[in-house]
Amino acid sequence: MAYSNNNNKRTSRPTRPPFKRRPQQSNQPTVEPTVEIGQRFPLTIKRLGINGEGIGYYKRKITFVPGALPDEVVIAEVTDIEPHYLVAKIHKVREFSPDRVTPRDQYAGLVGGFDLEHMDYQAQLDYKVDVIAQSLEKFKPRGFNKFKLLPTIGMNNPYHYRNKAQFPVRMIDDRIAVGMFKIGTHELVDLPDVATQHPATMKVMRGIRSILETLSIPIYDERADSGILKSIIVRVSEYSGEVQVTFVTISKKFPQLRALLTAIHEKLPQVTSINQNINPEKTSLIWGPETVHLDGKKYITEQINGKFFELSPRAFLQLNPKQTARLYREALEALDLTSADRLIDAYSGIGTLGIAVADKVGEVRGMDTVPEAIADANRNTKLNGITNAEYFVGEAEYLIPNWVAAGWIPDAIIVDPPRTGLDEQLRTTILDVKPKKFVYISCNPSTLARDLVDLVKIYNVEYIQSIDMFPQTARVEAIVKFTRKD
Ligand SMILES: C[S@@+](CC[C@H](N)C(=O)[O-])C[C@H]1O[C@@H](n2cnc3c(N)ncnc32)[C@H](O)[C@@H]1O
Repeated sequence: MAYSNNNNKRTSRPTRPPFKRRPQQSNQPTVEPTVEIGQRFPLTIKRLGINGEGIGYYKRKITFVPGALPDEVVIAEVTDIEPHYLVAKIHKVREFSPDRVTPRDQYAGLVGGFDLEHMDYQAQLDYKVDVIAQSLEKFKPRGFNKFKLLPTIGMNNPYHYRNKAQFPVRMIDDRIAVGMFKIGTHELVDLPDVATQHPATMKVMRGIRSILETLSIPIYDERADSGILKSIIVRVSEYSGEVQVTFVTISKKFPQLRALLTAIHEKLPQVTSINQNINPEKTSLIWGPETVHLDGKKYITEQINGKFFELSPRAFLQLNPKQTARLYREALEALDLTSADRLIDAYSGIGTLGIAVADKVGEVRGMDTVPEAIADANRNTKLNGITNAEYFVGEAEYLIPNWVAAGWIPDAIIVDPPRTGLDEQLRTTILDVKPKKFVYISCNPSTLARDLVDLVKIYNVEYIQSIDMFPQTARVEAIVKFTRKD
């Protein structure tokens, strides 16, 4: 494969044309192209898909080419043939995009999480706006043309932002490897450095790997389903510099634990909290159900926009602290709260959004399905001297209708759901309650577009503000500000 033009900086990039509607599909029956695995053909890349892969058409059949950029001409080699699409890899780039840059990570393209590291950063930011536009176009909610899609808020330095590294551990030959799996395989790539990780996470991860080399803790073997240590999770607080480490093991048994803890104390003093999570299942999920505190503090403390948050090992926290502060500021500005407002912080995690504004509103209620997150949220309200906020364990779609039925009517709702978006029951409740102030933080433009079809029945979308929480990846995050129609 040869597709680097060794351009660290693009020279000139033509002004990106605004998002264009794609031509309507014709109803004419199409003749299926005959194609074989390994077949090569030249392909012009038209645009990027939602996973950051290049998209071209081979004899009118949509063809996904990871790593290819719009306007490039590549020699594509077919790797997968599906009824409605083809997947191909780049054999060679014939014509390079001016947006192509050399990725900082040599293994970008080999492991997941670096979908766009080969693309100029401004072009990444433009792409993220295009993805939202494409998703909304597909669902065509009424009023689509009426709202503004604002340029993506990017980072000055779009590297070293990830505050958490969550890496499996395996033996490769006789050496311990800590890193990520090659895309579509169970083959681990040992990662000495990752340009998107906060340097402290990689320093501690590599330090622990070196310590493990001196001990004889059995490393998990996936094929035999044997060994003890499966994964290591390292999280750093941007504010305090404290590092929290969690070892994921197959059972509670942890041979040489004392020696491991002593070595961490000596060699990695920045590690202030050490924990064990037990995951006996043979699964791709990293976390198991039980977490045990092993040593040091139970929590590390993070600060966001002047408020403090104690984080237990499993607590969800956004991965990009600098952009999180910006995301919250933008979202709360869009809500435009007053001191009389009752606010719902739905899908709250550890209560970061609600706690940030509790002193500006009358009352805050929030909820999350993870009990540890809610325990953290309620502890964090006390930590910040807040007395008008309370967090509950449960589903948004169940708790909010219950609160409303009991007479607790919100003036403002902020929702920050996972990729699945809003449950239908919650959309119905929002349509019934019609809160005057409503903001939606979305990490998935497809489910956002689906939810908008319902929500625009009573709301106008004033604007959609895209914000880059994951530079170098295709992941998109956006804040939607609604205003009620009546
Ligand atoms: C994108 S995170 C947002 C967390 C938080 N707002 C923040 O900024 O850190 C989504 C959260 O929704 C929670 N969640 C998932 N399904 C839920 C549901 N049905 N009801 C309430 N919370 C849910 C998850 O546990 C997760 O903490």
